[in-house]
Amino acid sequence: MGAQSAGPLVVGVDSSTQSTKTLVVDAETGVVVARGQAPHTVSDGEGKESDPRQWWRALGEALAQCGDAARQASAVSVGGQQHGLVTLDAAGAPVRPAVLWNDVRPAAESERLIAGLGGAEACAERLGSVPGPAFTVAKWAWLRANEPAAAEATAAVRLPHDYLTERLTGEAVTDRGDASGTGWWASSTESYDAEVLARVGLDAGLLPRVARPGEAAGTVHAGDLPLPKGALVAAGTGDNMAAALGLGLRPGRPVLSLGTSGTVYAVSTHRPADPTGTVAGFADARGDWLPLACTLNCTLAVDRIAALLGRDREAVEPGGGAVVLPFLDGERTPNLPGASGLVHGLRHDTTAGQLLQAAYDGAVFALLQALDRVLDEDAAADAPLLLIGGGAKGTAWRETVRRLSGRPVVVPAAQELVALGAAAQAAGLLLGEDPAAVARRWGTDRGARYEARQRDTAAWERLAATLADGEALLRR
Ligand SMILES: Nc1ncnc2c1ncn2[C@@H]1O[C@H](COP(=O)(O)OP(=O)(O)O)[C@@H](O)[C@H]1O
Ligand SMILES: O=C(CO)[C@@H](O)[C@H](O)COP(=O)(O)O
Repeated sequence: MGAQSAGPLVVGVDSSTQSTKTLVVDAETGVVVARGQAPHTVSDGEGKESDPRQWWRALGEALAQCGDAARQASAVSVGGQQHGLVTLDAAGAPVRPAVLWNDVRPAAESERLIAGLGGAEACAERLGSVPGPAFTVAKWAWLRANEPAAAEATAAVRLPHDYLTERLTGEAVTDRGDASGTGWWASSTESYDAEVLARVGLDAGLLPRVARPGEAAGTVHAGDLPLPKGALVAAGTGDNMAAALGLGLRPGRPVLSLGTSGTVYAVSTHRPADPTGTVAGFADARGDWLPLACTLNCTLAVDRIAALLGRDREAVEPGGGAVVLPFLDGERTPNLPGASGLVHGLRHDTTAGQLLQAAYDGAVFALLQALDRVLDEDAAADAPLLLIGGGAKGTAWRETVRRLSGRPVVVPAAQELVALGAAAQAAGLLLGEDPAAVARRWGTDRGARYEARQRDTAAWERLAATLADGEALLRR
């Protein structure tokens, strides 16, 4: 904190599942002059819900930690966890807690919707994605079926980042990146899909307008945050799209993000349409695409298994033949919403450290299995993986990715890439520049490079066989 700045200041916000992070950044140089972070809570049990009001409170707390720097900002932008269903009443207050991306309760509604739209292939061609339980459309259908009074009382439907942008500006605005994770925005037409909306009984009038890339959402009108009134507010975007901006990502460069969710993605110039549903055909926050696969069980699942074993998260040991599929919350990639964790291959001589390593392997395997589908002709086969998210700070995570991918890995020195990407979007708006070009000027993708290691094909094959043989259990 407290670094000198030369240019105007911008604020980038990352409102993710576990916390809100804010960065105040020099728009010219990319120097981070102040940072803040405040936690959120997510409900325990079958569902995953958060009260949107705590995101607003956390935003205020994180900005307050930035001190005077935030009060001097000329522009702001919000990146947020994707897909969450925020339902507001006529006064703009939440009707109920938001249903989050990792809530698998809408599995049956998702299946019905996909069938009604002509099956997975037709969905992928039309929408860009097969709308699994993560997608907002499935969550809305679940709400209507299970809490009709709450659906009836809803006067506005928002995504997490739109909710915050609207409280900042008073404007109901989203962007194509986050909209592409709803399931009611079709990538084939780049607009809301009237048939999908009709199928789930959602009035398009309840949705925000979709800003064009580079367009402003408005200006700060809220008086209860330490931000200057009148500062420009960019449209914001989903957290993965924001991280892509934050890295100044060029087409074909693969990213692996280890956070509450695990994600693998790359910017593409081709509109994705994966009929298997493994790859979501998201739009990016500019004019391109962001094919992406996402797992529900990443850092939290492995940390939970480390805690069960009574070990530090770095206390892994090599060897042994145990396999852990750490699907504690059900899983999205592979699509096994009802799954729980599965352990196979335990022997008398299996150590706790080997079991922990097997949990890392299982989490990384699920992501890497999807990587080949994510990458298209824009991608070089030996391109290094950019490793980001909280887990990228961990040696065990990094070494597992190297061992199972056989690819070089680059860990950018810049850590909060979602918030940096939001800051780049704000700077782009302020300076009239492409936000990805801003991030490249800031040099955000520079970091330590780890050369390719020989791929551990034996571990990979054990994992693949356990996943195939365990299918009946995992589908239960
Ligand atoms: N030094 C570290 N080593 C390994 N993992 C870490 C480290 N610091 C944080 N993490 C992991 O990062 C996760 C949070 O990642 P983050 O990307 O900030 O989450 P989110 O996806 O909610 O934004 C935590 O669950 C924790 O397991
Ligand atoms: O659902 C997805 C991507 O489709 C997740 O990546 C969410 O966007 C949550 O992100 P984090 O809180 O893990 O950053």
